[in-house]
Amino acid sequence: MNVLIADKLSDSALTDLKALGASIRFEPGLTAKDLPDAVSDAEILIVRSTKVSADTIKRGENLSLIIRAGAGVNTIDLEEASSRGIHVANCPGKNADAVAELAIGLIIAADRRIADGTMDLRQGVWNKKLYGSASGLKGRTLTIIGMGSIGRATAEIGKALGMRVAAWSRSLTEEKAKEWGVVYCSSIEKAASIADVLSIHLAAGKDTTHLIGKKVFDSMKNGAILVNTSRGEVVDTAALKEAIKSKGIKAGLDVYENEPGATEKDFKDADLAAMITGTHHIGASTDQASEAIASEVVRIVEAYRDSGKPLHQVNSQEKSQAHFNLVVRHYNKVGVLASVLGVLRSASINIEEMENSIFSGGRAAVCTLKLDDKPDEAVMSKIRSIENLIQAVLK
Ligand SMILES: NC(=O)C1=CN([C@@H]2O[C@H](COP(=O)(O)OP(=O)(O)OC[C@H]3O[C@@H](n4cnc5c(N)ncnc54)[C@H](O)[C@@H]3O)[C@@H](O)[C@H]2O)C=CC1
Ligand SMILES: O=C(O)CCC(=O)C(=O)O
Repeated sequence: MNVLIADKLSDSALTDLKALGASIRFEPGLTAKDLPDAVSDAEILIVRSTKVSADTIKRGENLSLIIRAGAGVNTIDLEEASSRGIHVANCPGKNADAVAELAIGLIIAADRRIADGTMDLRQGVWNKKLYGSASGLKGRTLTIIGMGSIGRATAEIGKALGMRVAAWSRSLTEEKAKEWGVVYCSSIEKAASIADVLSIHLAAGKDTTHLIGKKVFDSMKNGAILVNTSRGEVVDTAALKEAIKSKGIKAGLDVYENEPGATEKDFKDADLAAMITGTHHIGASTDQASEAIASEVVRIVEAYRDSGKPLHQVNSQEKSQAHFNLVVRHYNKVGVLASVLGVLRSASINIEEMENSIFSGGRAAVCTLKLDDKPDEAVMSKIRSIENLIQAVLK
């Protein structure tokens, strides 16, 4: 198992991956631009925020699994991966507490203007009058948009601070809201209109791009707080700037539209920086989250080694468990599997179990066959030469 790790990952994960028999290339300095040239030998690619483009996936001749050592998979070209039968997996919920902690930190920092006050102190300026007014959180309404792992974790801390918590989420029902102890909101605008603090926790995608825009800001109370720790693209930055100017919205942001990559140094939107309390996409960057993510990455690789299928696959048509042995990635065409079975039959190898699963888009599939005997190199090479076959690996 050749594994390329193209972002920071804890030492313990490197040790554990080696113990699983993986041969590791650890190159945390690689950028999205470097990846296409770096990926050719890798069977498994592990990334954090580094973008995995269609070009990287096309150039990864041996690639069969991409692991997002985190939650959001908008940085990976899922369509290209799916069309080539490459698994993409993530680590759901493993950094949720860390991000929720930062969301609450940004809320308090925006309310108390902690960053501005610190900057003044550093300049030798004392201004109790300017910084001595804040709304406070107890009894105020915290509205969560997106009750996934992070949204729910943020809601719990909000409750512990004595806040009234409300929520909008696409599949939230009144019953579920009751069970979670939050006020049910039937639309984002309604949710925004009752919020003293609006905290955004949506996955990025074409349906959520700029979902938090002018209409939402128009619905918010003057002087309310907007916190975004999800993805920059979910919030319309131009509309946010306008709302900051026109109605005194206070913003705490960890993520930005077109934000720099992890190894870049320039933040270009100085206008925005001057208006907000901001952090550098560090929601998941705590030791606790890094350790939880790292051990989940190891678990994913181990499951993949043992069964040919990773945990938490995000690009499968349907989620299912599978077993090891001969793993065949193929285009979804008539006759490919029949030819594989034919080769196995002529080698007198019996198939005890077989599972074929199709990738989203319907162009590629992966078939795992449990065999009663090991195919030798001649048999494997016959299988690999079958038309419309992408890859055949013996596990
Ligand atoms: N600032 C940071 O360092 C971090 C940021 N994140 C971001 O936070 C996001 C949320 O993370 P989790 O809560 O762990 O993920 P999750 O998968 O548990 O929750 C995602 C939420 O987005 C909603 N959603 C997804 N697609 C939607 C659509 N088309 N329309 C409306 N709602 C939609 C889901 O219903 C769910 O409420 C991630 O996708 C990621 O982009 C995640 C971890 C760290
Ligand atoms: O790994 C990181 O630092 C970013 C985490 C993140 O944004 C995610 O998990 O979606």
